[in-house]
Amino acid sequence: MYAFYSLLVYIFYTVFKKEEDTALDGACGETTEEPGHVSMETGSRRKGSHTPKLRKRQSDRISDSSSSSSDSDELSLSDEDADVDDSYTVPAKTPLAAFLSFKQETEKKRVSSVHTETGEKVFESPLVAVMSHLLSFLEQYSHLQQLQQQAEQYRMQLCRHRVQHRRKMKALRSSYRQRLRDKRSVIHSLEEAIAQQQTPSPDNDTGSPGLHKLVQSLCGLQGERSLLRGELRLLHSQLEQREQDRHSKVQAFQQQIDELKSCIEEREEEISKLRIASGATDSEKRVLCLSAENESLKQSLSVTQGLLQQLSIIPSQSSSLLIKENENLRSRVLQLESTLQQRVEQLSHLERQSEQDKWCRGEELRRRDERVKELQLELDKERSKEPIVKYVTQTVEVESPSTVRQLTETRQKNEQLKHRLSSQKERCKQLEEKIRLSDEVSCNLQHKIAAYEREIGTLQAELMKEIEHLEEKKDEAVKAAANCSQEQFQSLQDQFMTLQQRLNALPPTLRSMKTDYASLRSQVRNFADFYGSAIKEAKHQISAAVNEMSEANKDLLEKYRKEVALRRKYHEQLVELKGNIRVLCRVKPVLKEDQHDECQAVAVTTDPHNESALTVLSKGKAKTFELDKVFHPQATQEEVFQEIEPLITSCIDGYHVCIFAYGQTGSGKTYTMEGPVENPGINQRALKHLFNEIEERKDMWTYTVNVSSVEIYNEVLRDLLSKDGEKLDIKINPDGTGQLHVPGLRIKEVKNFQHIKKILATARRHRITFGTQMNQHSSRSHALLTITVQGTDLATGTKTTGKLNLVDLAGSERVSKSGAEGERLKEAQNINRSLLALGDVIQALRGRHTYIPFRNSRLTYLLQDSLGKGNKTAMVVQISSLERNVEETLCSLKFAQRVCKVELGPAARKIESGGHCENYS
Ligand SMILES: Nc1ncnc2c1ncn2[C@@H]1O[C@H](COP(=O)(O)OP(=O)(O)OP(=O)(O)O)[C@@H](O)[C@H]1O
Repeated sequence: MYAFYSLLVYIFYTVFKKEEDTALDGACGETTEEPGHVSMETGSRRKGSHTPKLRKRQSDRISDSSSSSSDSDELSLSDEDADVDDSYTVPAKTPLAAFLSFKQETEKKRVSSVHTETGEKVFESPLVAVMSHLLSFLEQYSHLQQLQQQAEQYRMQLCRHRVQHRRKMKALRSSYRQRLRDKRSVIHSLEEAIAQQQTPSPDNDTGSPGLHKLVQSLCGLQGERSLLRGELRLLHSQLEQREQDRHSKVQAFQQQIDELKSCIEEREEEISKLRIASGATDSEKRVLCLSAENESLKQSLSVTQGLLQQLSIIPSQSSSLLIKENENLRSRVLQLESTLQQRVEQLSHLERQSEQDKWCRGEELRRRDERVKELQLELDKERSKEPIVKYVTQTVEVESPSTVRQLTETRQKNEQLKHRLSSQKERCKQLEEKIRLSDEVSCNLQHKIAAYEREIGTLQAELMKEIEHLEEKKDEAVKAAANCSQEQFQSLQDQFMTLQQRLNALPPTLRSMKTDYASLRSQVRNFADFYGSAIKEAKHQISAAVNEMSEANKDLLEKYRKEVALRRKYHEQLVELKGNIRVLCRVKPVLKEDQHDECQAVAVTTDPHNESALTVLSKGKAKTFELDKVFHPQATQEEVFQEIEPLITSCIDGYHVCIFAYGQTGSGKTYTMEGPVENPGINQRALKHLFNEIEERKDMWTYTVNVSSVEIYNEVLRDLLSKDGEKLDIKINPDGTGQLHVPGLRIKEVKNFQHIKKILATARRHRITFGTQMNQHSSRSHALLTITVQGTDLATGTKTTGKLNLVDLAGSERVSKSGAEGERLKEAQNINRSLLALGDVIQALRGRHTYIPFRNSRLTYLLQDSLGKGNKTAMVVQISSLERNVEETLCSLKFAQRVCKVELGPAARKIESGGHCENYS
């Protein structure tokens, strides 16, 4: 029996060991040994060899997991750990347990059969009790193993969760970092844009409120970002702290499990000792001991179970905590993401705003550009005035205030001199008047003397004849006396006496005549002396005055001359600045023939203090017109010419000049341009001035003056210097200069002023005029006198070509008013049409149109190269001051004002040097 139990115990140990190995291998891998296989090795040795191995494996796993947990960045889980099955299965009954239960059952049956056979009361055998104890112990042990496996699985799960959580955290962190980087780059670019916007520029001085807001929100965003970062760092540290706590707890549990295991091993050793040392008789005691120990083991097992349960709960709690934390973190991350999303939306909104701002600024900039362009244009205009301003400034700077003072003094002195000159002139005039009177007296006296002399001569002749006759008669009488009677002698004596008386009667007259003659002669002689002395005295006075002036005020005169020259220069520049188109207005005086008219009321008034304004009273309203110069009705031809003179000079310098008279029919255009023979107008005076200038420059320049004259009558061009009056045409010059040219037109070279007078007279003769209701000698055509002045600089050979067009336009008229019919009507219509074309050209020039309709009429076509840009133009608007012509006057003045606004730009000088023709401004 003992041998049987010993064998049983041995088998039990062997199988138990096998089971244990199988169970351990089942935890680590698959077992290859079959159940029931019995090894001959001793149980103690085997136990000692396998327990450290198990411990080592477990500690390795823990250390692996801890090492892996310590490495947060390089976190990874082995495949083996990752593939651990989560499902927990209750292990099947072990072969040892099956064997024991089988043996127990067999033993029970055997004992019951023995007792049934003997009839004794059935007692439970000790073997069965031991077996049942062993079975229960085995169950508990397997349960413990299951619990260990569970704990291991939980640990694995925990590791996996942790790894997954770290992976997620890592991914989140990297994505968050990426977003942060993106935002940072966006912020950086925005900051750059803001810095660019904030750079001091005249346009961005004030900055936009949108941009300011953008900057503020970006700052807020950056603050929030740093706050979020701080929070994230805090969370991270909390997580690490918890991880460390969990790790220390796991380690503590592991220690407890190890302690329990070592306890179990000790108990096993004791059981084996008991099994070996105790006999069958002590088995009961031993069983009791064992049961007591078993109880204690149970208690410890229950404690262990509790601990294990705790252990199983704690990981789950920690994992749930972690999950919660994870969720919290996730929600936090979501919150952060939503905040970021909001910020991104805000940013995009701000970006849109900034885009709008940019667009607005672009618009603003575009508007400013346009304004700058306009200003640039104005500036360009102003710059063209710069040289003069510079010159004036320089002059003023150089001459300084003292010079200005000197200048004012000079002016005053000049005024005094002028005054003295005028008084001298007055005196000269008086003297001249006296001389003229003396001349007249002497002339009369001479006439008288001559008459007396003639009378004396005839009387003397008569006397001589009478004396001769008497002498003859006397001789005859003497002869007769000698031959005739006394009576005859007496009668003859009587006759002689009467003759003697008559002869005696003659001397008083003769004597008075002689005395008269003598006194007259003496008077004449004396007058000549008086006259000579008076002239001498006057001359002496004048020369004394001139000497006095020249000696005392030589420098003043010099300055005066300089000032005059400067004024002329400024005047020229002023003319250029005014756009080289000047509008002058001449008011026709009310003539004697007009005074008989019923409607002789005057509607035009000039201002003596303002030379450029005049007022027209129409329908009870006064309208004031501002022009360059207004000549009052009493203005002389010379005064008008004085205004034109600088233009004539510039023609000699090589400019194209056009002077034309415009106005209502009968308003005085021909009077102003041609003028009567005794009081010539602009044409003659201009040519006289031209030749005077040429004469003055003859040492430095040679000039050739060519003249041509045409008229445009009913849109037909006629040569006024040709008797034939053949029709002419306007063509482009074939010389390639692009200039206009009239083939067949007579061009006469003029040598001196006398020559031109004849030419002008010829042209005047050939011009078509008719009497109309408005004008007795109305010019029915436009007359053009063209003077070309070609100059050559004797020193340099430079050539200039100036052109002067003097135009007397036909008068505009209201057909209804002028009562034109038939041929006159046609003329009037043609005149009005061509004047309209001139108006269109002026309008186009004023509006700076690219196309100027020069070709719309013969007049404008012919004037093309003198009316366009770079030329100098002066228009004399002739107006009538009478009330009945007020409408025509208003029309003419409105046209004049339009012309005033035309800008021809700076005039260009036509200079040819070295075979090249150039235009110089
Ligand atoms: N300023 C003036 N002083 C004196 N007489 C003048 C003046 N202006 C014009 N007249 C006289 O007025 C008359 C008409 O002048 P004129 O022929 O010059 O007019 P017009 O404008 O040329 O007319 P039309 O266009 O019909 O030819 C002439 O007899 C002229 O002598």
